[in-house]
Amino acid sequence: MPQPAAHHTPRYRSPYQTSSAASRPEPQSRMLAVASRTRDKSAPTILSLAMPFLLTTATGTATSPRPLIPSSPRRQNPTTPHLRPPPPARRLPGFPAAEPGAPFLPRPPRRGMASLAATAAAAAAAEVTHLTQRDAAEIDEQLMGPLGFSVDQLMELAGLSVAAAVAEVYKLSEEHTRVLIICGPGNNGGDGLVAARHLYHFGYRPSVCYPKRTPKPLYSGLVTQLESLSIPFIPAEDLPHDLSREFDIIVDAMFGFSFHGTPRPPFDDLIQRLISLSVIGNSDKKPAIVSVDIPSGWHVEEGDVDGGGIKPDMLVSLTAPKLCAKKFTGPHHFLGGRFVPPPILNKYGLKLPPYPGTSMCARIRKAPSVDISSLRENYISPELLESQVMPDPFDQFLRWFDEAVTAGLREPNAMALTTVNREGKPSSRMVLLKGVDKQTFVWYTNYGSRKAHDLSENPNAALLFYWNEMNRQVRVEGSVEKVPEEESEKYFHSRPRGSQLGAIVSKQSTVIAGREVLQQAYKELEHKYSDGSLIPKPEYWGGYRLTPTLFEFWQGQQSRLHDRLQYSQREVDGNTAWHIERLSP
Ligand SMILES: NC(=O)C1=CN([C@@H]2O[C@H](COP(=O)(O)OP(=O)(O)OC[C@H]3O[C@@H](n4cnc5c(N)ncnc54)[C@H](OP(=O)(O)O)[C@@H]3O)[C@@H](O)[C@H]2O)[C@H](O)CC1
Ligand SMILES: [K+]
Repeated sequence: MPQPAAHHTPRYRSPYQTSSAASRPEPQSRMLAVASRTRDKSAPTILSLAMPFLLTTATGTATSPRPLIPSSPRRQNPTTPHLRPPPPARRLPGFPAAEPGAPFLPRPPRRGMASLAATAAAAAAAEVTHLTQRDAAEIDEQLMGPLGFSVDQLMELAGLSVAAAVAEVYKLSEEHTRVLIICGPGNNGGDGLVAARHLYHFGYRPSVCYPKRTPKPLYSGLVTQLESLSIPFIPAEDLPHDLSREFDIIVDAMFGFSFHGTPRPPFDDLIQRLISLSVIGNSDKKPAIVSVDIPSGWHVEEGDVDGGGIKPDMLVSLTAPKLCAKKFTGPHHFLGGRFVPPPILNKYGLKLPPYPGTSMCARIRKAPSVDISSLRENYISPELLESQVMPDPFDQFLRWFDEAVTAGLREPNAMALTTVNREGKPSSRMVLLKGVDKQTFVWYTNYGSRKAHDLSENPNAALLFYWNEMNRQVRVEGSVEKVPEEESEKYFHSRPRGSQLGAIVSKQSTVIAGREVLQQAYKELEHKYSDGSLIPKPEYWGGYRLTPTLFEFWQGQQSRLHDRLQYSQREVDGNTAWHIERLSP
């Protein structure tokens, strides 16, 4: 394989290149899936998140630090507009005034709180409001009457929520690509048409079955939009005999809250086909069934009355769950339709889970526990080719980092730092990268912490960035030294005052009697510096910088054929140069 041209950097002699440093173990970190173990399948290992694990080993030689000119750290603005509390709602005729303490206004969670929001949603599940059929219809009328919405707008947002929830649970992969959307004659069907369009743009391959078309411009427009994307429309009678073979996901958008009686043709048959799909043992691989607002055929308030109805894997309730949703026992219950204004929340006393961040959907019930050994993503990513990467690994890192920021990843600067002590015992923890320039990676910490102890005994360390949403991982290995005192001083005073006080309060990694110890000390300091005077940086707090000798850029690919490009240092004509090699996945 032709090797890319080596990139030359000036030679630098390390003060750590001593024989003792050279013999110290050097940590390496990489993400591994936890190996499947022999265990009782009926009692699976429980984990509520797809959790990456770090495996650290100790090997190796010494490394060479370079002088640091850190760039200004990328700071997250803690006061982004969506964090502000919503302004008080204007009072509209026929609606009560917004009460200051109105329960469960869907306030946006603070930044960095997405996972907490999920937990809050779970806690709130028991208290979520369920609407009667009449209230659901009435709310719809009010939204489209005095509250100024059009049906097109609400349908667009509803359909987007459905597509977002589908993409969140059934992440785009080889196993989850082909979606059949079955649309009914009313607005529930319209939500399905909108969801089909968004799913197409998310990268899925939707097909639509829309047997009773509504001759209104809104619907014919949605159909035209789908036709322009060459999304196939399949007549009900032409649907493949075995839906399991042809589709990974089926979206049931047949009936919503206006359903009554028993289903009439052709929907009776279509519902029956979905019911037979749910029968256990019917097929090795069954498509996931996602119901929009109501599982079609269920009584809007009583649910699956005789127990013979469809059993969706996922329900996306719109505006608020309807009473029938209390009977939904599938693993994924979401709320969508992020458009409900305070007048409606107050008038109906709606208790709803908050939407995390900018998401269009919120989980209502806790995510199901996961069998760790079954966690397996089949990654679909652009290829990472030698001819496309930057010759300098710092440039390549900054390029990926910018892409992670642009993609809206939460804390892309979070990295696992692995250190190894004198005895060769490794330890890992997450820290936040605070600066990166052409030569070093910088972070700040307590010089009394375990990592600091390890580093005082052994300067070799490994950093690991894992950007799950982008199927990317970056490993960096090298040697660590403290940043100059004045740099730590400068950074310390750039932090929020609360963080400065926190740094003084915490004697990191020491055993304490309880949380109150910290709170008490914090309170006292808060009082002491309440006049706004300068908070002195404690001498046991400061920065470290790692000078890399090795980078590895990992891009997940289909069938485990991942891309791994390693940059290591070589001597070329008396200069140190970065050498790029492809590693087998
Ligand atoms: N505010 C919101 O929450 C929004 C929700 N949206 C979605 O809209 C639906 C409700 O839409 P609606 O048009 O009122 O009703 P449906 O989609 O449920 O269906 C009505 C049509 O279905 C026919 N129908 C009713 N029962 C049967 C049956 N047993 N067999 C066959 N057909 C049936 C009905 O015909 P009728 O002749 O009986 O009147 C209608 O043609 C809601 O659930 C959400 O999904 C909006 O998109 C956004 C705002
Ligand atoms: K439905």
